Amino acid sequence: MSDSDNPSPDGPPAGRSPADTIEVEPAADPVAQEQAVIDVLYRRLDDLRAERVELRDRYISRSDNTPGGRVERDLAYANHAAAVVALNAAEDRLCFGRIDRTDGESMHIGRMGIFDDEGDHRQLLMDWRAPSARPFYVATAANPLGLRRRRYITTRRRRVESANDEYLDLTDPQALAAARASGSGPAGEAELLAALRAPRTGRMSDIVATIQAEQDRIIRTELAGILVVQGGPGTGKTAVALHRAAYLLYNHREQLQQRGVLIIGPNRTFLTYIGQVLPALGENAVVLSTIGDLFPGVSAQAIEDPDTSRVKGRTAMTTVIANAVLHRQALPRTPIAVPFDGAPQSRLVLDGAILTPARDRAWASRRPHNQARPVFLRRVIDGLVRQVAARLGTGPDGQSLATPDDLDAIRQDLMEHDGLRVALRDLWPALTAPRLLADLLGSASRLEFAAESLSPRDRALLLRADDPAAWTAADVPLLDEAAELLGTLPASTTAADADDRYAAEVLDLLGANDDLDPEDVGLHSMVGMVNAQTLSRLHEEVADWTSTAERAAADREWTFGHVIVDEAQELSAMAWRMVMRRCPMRSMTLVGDLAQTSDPAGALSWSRMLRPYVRGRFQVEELTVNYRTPAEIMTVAEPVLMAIDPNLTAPRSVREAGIRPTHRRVASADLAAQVVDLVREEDDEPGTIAVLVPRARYAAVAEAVEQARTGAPGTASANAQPSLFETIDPAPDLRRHVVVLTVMQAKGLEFDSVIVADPAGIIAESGRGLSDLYVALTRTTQRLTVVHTGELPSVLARLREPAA
Ligand SMILES: Nc1ncnc2c1ncn2[C@@H]1O[C@H](COP(=O)(O)OP(=O)(O)OP(=O)(O)O)[C@@H](O)[C@H]1O
Repeated sequence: MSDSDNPSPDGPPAGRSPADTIEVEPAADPVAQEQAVIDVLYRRLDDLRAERVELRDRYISRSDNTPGGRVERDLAYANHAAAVVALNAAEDRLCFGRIDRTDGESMHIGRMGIFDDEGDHRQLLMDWRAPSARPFYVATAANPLGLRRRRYITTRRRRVESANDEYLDLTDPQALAAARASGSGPAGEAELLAALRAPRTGRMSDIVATIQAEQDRIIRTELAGILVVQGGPGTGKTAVALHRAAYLLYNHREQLQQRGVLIIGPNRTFLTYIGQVLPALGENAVVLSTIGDLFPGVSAQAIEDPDTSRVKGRTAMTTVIANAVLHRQALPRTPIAVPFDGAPQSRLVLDGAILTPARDRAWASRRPHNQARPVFLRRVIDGLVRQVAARLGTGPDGQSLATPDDLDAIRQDLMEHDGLRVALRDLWPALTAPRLLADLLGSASRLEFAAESLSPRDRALLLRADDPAAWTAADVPLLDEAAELLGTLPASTTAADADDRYAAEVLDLLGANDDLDPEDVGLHSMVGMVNAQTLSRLHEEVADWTSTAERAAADREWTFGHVIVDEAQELSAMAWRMVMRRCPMRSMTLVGDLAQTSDPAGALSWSRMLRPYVRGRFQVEELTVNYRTPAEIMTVAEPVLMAIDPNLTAPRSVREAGIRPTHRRVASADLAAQVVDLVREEDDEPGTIAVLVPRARYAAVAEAVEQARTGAPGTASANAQPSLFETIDPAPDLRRHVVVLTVMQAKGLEFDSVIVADPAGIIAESGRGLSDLYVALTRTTQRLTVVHTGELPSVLARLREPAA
């Protein structure tokens, strides 16, 4: 090898051991050496991009203008455009490492695979996700996996800034000497610490260059099955989940590109925060969603009362929703008479003799409500045809005297009769899920029927007198449950006039065969989950030229190749039912921390939550190192964790910040002003500052901070206008230097400095207040200040202890 084993061109670095007897190869400057490689790689990247741009642009206008030609053009265009996006994404830190094997081979590791375009098309750069790149992340001196040396290359734009070596095969005398000479520490420690100490920007970045061995193992776990990643705050669960998505898309491209990967996060702010990681890794076949946005056409923005959330999250709601559907299929207590000239006594009578067998037949079809409706209607019409035909009398054999032509004519008259259509409209109404749920939550009597098994208090919590269609995230799994039982409406039917138009269409369809084998309609069976086979057949027919992500996001029945749930502890039992429907193959990665559960309907045990779906068949991996929160702050947070559950262990911080967390006691009325002072004191520090408050303090603190920062006059008490901050900002801009958030909003996020205002208020505000406080304390990468109005809560006593 021509490479040097001496990392410094200028002589031995500080800490070098005494002179060795073994001769070390003369030095070449590793930075210059790597710069030469990096130059070649970027030239190749530029060429590849230029080729793809040309191909893409060629397809903008090219088509033979036939439908097939247009589809071909759109596909080719999308393909080249995606390649350009991926090549652009590879620009930043294209190459970040190199491995030298004991057999003399060496390879550079980076964001994508790049091959020489000449000669034997040698591989110039290996994608970090390729199996052969794995030793870069996991080889150790104890288990070098065939590596002699690992080199960490840091670049800024296209310039190499450093190239640090770590020697692994210490049985090789020369490597041993070089290792001693370099004084190399644990794998990539300098690069890792530099990444962790860098000021935050309000957007998460990828960690491809510094993935740690315990994280790498999780990222590369096989696709099938459910993998639960449990880990305390800052252990890299989100980072691992996102890199796993990229890894799976790379290694199972065909399967996952078609079906897509769904990533569920706790709120939209969090999704914005993580939103650029996957594109930066060159991956786009991913749908990011909250639970509240997972039902197409509904955007759940209203805030739910925690007690109501708890009720809505319980599986008892499946019965409530099923009962609500049954309620809409209930038959009238007294017969309905519809004036109709040709009938006996000039009226049709819709009574039990006609309606009960019709309903039984519809139920026996085992179709979802909307698909069972034509079955019901057809039987009703059959009964009415017989009722009208009775007027024509019976022969001596007791048989009707009506001829087939008579019967057809009667049927036709019935189908065209407006009065009958109106009467039938409400008997087994065509329903959308939002209609069903809004009607249910808005009516005490409907709830009385459907939620009979709940306590009167829980029923009262469900009743929403104001706007029943102001959806909350807790409603969305209920909508999904309802949609399963209702089935779809015909495509031409809009929600507004669903009843009228559908009734007319159904009457047109009366001749159609309604005796389908129940197996064929298993897709929406009243009980059980989506039938994956049926769905995949359905999906194959879907035109292929829109992106997977777009199609998947718009289709409630879409099933994904893999589903990742972040902050998975927050999902209720009902939410899990919805998520499981999206992934019948049960290929999932669930990351979370049971100690951070805030949602009153959230999980306290992974096995209890998953047992209904996979029994014991899921794998749990644990992450134990906290990359975010400095040791000084974890010392303060630890008693809070102990108070949540003494059996839990806090993750071990990878570093100290060298800054002591502090606290300040203030008068309650001064809290907002004091927070403003604190923010001012830190204003010149780089990075981001977050003020985390209980909901009740949000308006006052957010307004005071905004006023201090912009100089704009407050809008609250001064001029008696309602405050701008009365409602919590649903889309705070995390790229601002200072941001005020509730703890719920701060889930999963991090900041250089965190000011926790009114910790006692945070504890008192929810049944899981200690978990919320634990979340709040662990959001910082550098500094923590706690501002309290009364005594410091006892769980924070360590803030009072003098510096060790
Ligand atoms: N291997 C790594 N290299 C560099 N940075 C890392 C690494 N692992 C984690 N980090 C950083 O540590 C921080 C915490 O990671 P992440 O947000 O994924 O943790 P988490 O376990 O999801 O935390 P929480 O549960 O508190 O939300 C992030 O800034 C992430 O980029």
